[in-house]
Amino acid sequence: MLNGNIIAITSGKGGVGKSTVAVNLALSLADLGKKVALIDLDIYGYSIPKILNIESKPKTMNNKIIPVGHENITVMSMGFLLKGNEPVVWRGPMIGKMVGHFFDEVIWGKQDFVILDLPPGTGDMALDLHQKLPQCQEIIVTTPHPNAVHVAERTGIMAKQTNHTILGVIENMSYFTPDGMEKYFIFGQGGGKKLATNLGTDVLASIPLASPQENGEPSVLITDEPELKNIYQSLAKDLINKLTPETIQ
Ligand SMILES: Nc1ncnc2c1ncn2[C@@H]1O[C@H](COP(=O)(O)OP(=O)(O)OP(=O)(O)O)[C@@H](O)[C@H]1O
Repeated sequence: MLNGNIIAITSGKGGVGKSTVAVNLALSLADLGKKVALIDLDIYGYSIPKILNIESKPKTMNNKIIPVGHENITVMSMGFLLKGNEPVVWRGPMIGKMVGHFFDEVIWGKQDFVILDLPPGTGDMALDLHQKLPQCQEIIVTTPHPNAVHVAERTGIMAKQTNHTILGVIENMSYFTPDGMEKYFIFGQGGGKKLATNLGTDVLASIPLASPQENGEPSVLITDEPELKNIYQSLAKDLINKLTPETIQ
């Protein structure tokens, strides 16, 4: 059974950095000494094993699944249960069943925080989650781009309609600072703030666009970027302070 503060990382559109935020937040909370589980619920679009470069697979004990330990967090993903880069070709009800297994058939142990990486949007999974985990709280990730903000607002409205608390908004890809130069607001400015205001919540963090490394991939993990690490550490501290022991489920 899941326990601890359960926080779903959601977004309206895909590609805004939801999984990246989920991973970095989980690692940062763990760096602060918290016990953290990270569950990749993006069943069709799972990406956490790749982001964290995890090759190991979960083991089983007495018909229960033992999640994968990585650095100082515990991780579960659909990607662990498939060979290679197989697609998941299931209809909605099967997805609901799998999510149930992730919650009930995995030996989670005692956790302080459970970070859920949801698929983007307001589909079956989001609805399922509202029913299965009414105590779950949400963080909505958007870029500052007006289209991303517009779609993210619907995710927030759904959270409210189903009585999930919105902890706040994270604006990802907020700006880019070329070496020694000023900030450029590539996707516009103020999108995260607008979303937060419309939903009656706050912007918890604004995260810059990372520069590409030599291999062309942006360096998006706190383990590689000190500036990013500072931003996420302060976000993790704020969340720990906000979610006082009284609210720990
Ligand atoms: N701040 C950032 N700077 C640069 N690149 C980023 C940043 N955040 C995320 N990315 C990159 O953007 C891409 C999409 O990120 P990610 O997979 O986290 O998005 P997502 O919202 O979870 O997408 P989906 O829901 O479609 O899986 C990845 O290649 C990731 O490395």
